[in-house]
Amino acid sequence: MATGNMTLEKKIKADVTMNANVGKRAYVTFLAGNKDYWMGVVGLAKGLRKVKSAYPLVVACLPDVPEEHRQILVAQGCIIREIVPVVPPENKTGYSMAYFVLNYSKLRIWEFVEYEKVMYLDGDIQVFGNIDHLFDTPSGYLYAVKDCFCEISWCNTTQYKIGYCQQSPEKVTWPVETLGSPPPAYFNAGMLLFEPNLVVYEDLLRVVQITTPTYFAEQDFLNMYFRDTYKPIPSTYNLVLAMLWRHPEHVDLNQIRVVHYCANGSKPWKYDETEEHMEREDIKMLVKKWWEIYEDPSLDYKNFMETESKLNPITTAVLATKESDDGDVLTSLAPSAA
Ligand SMILES: O=c1ccn([C@@H]2O[C@H](COP(=O)(O)OP(=O)(O)O)[C@@H](O)[C@H]2O)c(=O)[nH]1
Ligand SMILES: OC[C@H]1O[C@H](O[C@@H]2[C@@H](O)[C@H](O)[C@@H](O)[C@H](O)[C@@H]2O)[C@H](O)[C@@H](O)[C@H]1O
Ligand SMILES: [Mn+2]
Repeated sequence: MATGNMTLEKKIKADVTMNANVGKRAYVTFLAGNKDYWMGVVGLAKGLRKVKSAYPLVVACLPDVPEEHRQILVAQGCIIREIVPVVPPENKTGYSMAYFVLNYSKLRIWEFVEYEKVMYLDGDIQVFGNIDHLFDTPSGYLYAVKDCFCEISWCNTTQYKIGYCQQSPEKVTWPVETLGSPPPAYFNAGMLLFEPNLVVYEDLLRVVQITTPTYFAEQDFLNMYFRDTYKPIPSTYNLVLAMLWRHPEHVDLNQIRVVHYCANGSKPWKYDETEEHMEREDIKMLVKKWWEIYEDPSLDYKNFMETESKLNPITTAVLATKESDDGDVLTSLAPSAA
């Protein structure tokens, strides 16, 4: 699907690629820097294997990811795809976290047109239940889970100041008479399901350079850009941990398939029990579940493939497409007596 303002070469690439990628799907995550997020990616790779995901995990790596970390990820069956950073205009007001500027580089994933559809997952996410079926949702939309506005990280926003959150709009009604219509549905950018597309990609890069950066960096930008094609999906597919204490009435751990360790202190590889809410039994259980997968040698790529290859290839193929029964994986997440 090429458009008038693309060079002939790009038109050919777009048309050829779009035809060659029919049906190709992948999970994609993002890795930057030399800190310990690579551990999150290893955990994610092993978690996806544990739930028999049928699609590969591609890691969009910035150039500053050390070779040692890349080798560890390749050994875990990941596909490394180096990307160039996306540098937004200068942010004069600052980000919620200074490092969020790195996250604009997620925009490069729209160039991954070797895949017809991708599911982006932050490196601090774990998949505890098979979610391959999400790839069968209708094309043409961006699917993501609604975020929560109740944490202190939102303190600079109108929503936070009046106590409004889209997760429970009945608790504090948006004052239409003074503030106009309520904000449109706003997604957390830690989990995104979409179709890469070169035309959209080129436009994203163009628009990001003429958009003033705001508090939640690329998350704000993507919400603005996709406001007309965003389709909310349940927290089942991206449990933002703050939901556990901000909107517990909307969380049933038996239904949760994807956990997003984005609360301060909750990253399992640097879990800090002294941070607020981190002493909760459900948080401790979720961190423990993450480590059980991370430390399970049977889920290491080499061991897993040896075991799988001993199975009849047809069985392996069936297992690869098997969606976990609702009753199996999910109850294992519910804390026994939390
Ligand atoms: O030093 C860093 C910071 C972030 N990330 C990647 O950027 C994502 C978004 O950052 P983070 O998850 O910390 O944001 P949060 O969801 O906690 O707001 C991470 O999950 C990683 O995939 C990274 O690789 N290195
Ligand atoms: O760069 C902006 C980031 O914005 C989001 O994180 C936020 C969001 O979840 C808030 O609701 C929380 O309060 C906050 O702590 C947390 O950092 C995405 O998870 C991350 O991938 C990335 O897009
Ligand atoms: Mn995250």
